[in-house]
Amino acid sequence: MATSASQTLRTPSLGRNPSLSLSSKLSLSSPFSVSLRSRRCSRTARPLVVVVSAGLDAKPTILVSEKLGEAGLNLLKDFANVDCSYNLTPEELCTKISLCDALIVRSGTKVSREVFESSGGRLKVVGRAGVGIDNVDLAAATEHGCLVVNAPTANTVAAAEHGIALLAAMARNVAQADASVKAGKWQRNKYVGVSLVGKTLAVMGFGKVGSEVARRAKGLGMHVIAHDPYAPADRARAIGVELVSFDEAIGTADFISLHMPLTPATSKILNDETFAKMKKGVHIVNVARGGVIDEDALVRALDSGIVAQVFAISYLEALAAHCKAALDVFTEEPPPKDSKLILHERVTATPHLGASTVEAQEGVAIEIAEAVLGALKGELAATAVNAPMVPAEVITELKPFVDLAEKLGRLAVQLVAGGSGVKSVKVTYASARAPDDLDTRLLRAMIIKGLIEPISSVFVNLVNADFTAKQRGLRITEERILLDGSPESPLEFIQIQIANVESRFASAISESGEIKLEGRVKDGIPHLTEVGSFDVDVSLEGSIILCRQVDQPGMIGKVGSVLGEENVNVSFMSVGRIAPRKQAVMAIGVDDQPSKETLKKIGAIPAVEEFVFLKL
Ligand SMILES: NC(=O)c1ccc[n+]([C@@H]2O[C@H](COP(=O)([O-])OP(=O)(O)OC[C@H]3O[C@@H](n4cnc5c(N)ncnc54)[C@H](O)[C@@H]3O)[C@@H](O)[C@H]2O)c1
Ligand SMILES: O=C(O)[C@H](O)COP(=O)(O)O
Repeated sequence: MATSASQTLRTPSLGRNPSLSLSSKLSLSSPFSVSLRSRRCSRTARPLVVVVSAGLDAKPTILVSEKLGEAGLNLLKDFANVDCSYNLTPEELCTKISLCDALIVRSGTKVSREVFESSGGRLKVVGRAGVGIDNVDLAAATEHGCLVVNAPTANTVAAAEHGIALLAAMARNVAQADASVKAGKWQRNKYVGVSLVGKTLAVMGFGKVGSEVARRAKGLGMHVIAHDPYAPADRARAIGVELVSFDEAIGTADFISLHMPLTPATSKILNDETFAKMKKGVHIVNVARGGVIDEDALVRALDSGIVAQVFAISYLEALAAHCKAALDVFTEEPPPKDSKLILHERVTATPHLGASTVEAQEGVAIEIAEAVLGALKGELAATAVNAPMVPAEVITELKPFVDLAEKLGRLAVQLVAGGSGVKSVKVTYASARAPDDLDTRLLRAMIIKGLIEPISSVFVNLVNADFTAKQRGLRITEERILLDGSPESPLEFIQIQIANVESRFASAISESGEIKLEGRVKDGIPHLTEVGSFDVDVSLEGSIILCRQVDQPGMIGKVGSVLGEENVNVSFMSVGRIAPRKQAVMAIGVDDQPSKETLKKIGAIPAVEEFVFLKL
């Protein structure tokens, strides 16, 4: 803690600029509000998540690249220019995207790195009208500060129902028998099926769709087990499902239904090795993603052992020993026309229809429209895929601290002497809240934004803050100080320390050798309350002059009159000193940027030992 005492002086004669009300200030710099100002607003005015409109009459543009339900489209059209352009080639998408603020896709559009690069920074949100985001290059989105949101709930039931439809159709050869009848045949013996009742179904991936499939399969009298390394056992128990290991699931199941996302860990999770562990005659349903199965290995599994079985056992048993698959999804969509897998007689295939019910598509369209519009309005999306999901009440509570965090970051980096290179920043949060009751991700992102934006052309937001810091070799460590007392306010103060650097203002270096700033929120307004070892108190509303002098009468007046003569409006002044007549640091809040000449005059005042002008 600082050892100095401080005195704060509001300057009634010079006053605060009445045209800058608190609310207008907050709405400009708040990450959560719609900016109605120009897109080319100053750096401090850029919201953390996205910038919306280019003015009252300039709506954002949303490109919808695949068919979306009417209800969702209508919501979008109320707020934005909506360009529905389907079947774009990758090149056409890259060309169009530079004119769009948001893009809405289903699974048929590849949102590649090139798309983000081609957007020239304008694309702020990608909305995936559905669950799977494996067609969106998330790393590239994050690097470009583009938020990705999805619609994770509205098609769950549709996908589960399709899984059950495929399960039953495959067990009873519905598709093959239908084709045979239509071809004028009547093959009752060929299409003898297997029963579902009493059979074991392994649900692989016990999330939203998987658990709905499990519920329905139990209704059909199946014994359901599930494998999901991340699913809570009590949720499975509540449905009457036992969670088992991967090997037990695939080794004991008569039917296997896949419901995990496609990730590096699940890619080709069913392969030659795992097929070899399955029961003869296993039936596989895939309504998840084609890539979770090694499709060549599946063809081999479908073909394997069948002839020997036919001669060794009865005809009906041989039928039951046939491995079968019912697939809604494929590694390549649409699959090649000569695909051995599709053409296989024991494969039932549908063209990625899991989410395609009237009800699901209306629901998904509304869900994604609301998510994209919310994001465009600067709200934090509840279905964000590449940014922290922060509940609305937490955001409201943290708002002034978010502002404080960015401003402390901005001030701190400007105090670093050129060429020092900021590598290590320690942030300390002092709070009476229990650590798990204080979400600091927003604050950290804003500190990073404050630290990086003044010294680069990078646009930092909640999406890309951690990535940008890492990329620049900036290590942020966070520490909590647990205070006694009432946890009414989320935070008492935020402190930033930058180690191993020189400062343009030597007094900002603390006794332990780092640049140190501390800030608090007073009456909803961020204040700078400590610089180095000096206590100060200046509201962070305009810009700041920090000035070290030998404490003596008349200093405030001298500096104030230099600024007054140059028509620079002072909003706040505060002096922190070690002891009377010793060194003191004066913090002066100014509404306008002083000219070089004015700053020189301040530097020329006898007793002023050093000073620095810092922009907020
Ligand atoms: N065919 C379609 O039209 C259609 C429709 C909806 C969803 N889907 C796909 O279905 C899948 C599931 O969707 P959801 O809404 O249930 O998602 P979800 O996130 O609710 O569930 C996925 C589950 O998979 C689990 N999982 C992750 N890795 C796993 C692993 N290695 N082994 C086993 N489980 C693992 C997760 O823990 C999670 O519980 C997604 O791939 C989605 O894209 C397809
Ligand atoms: O992941 C999903 O939500 C489904 O695969 C649906 O995809 P679709 O929107 O392309 O039908």
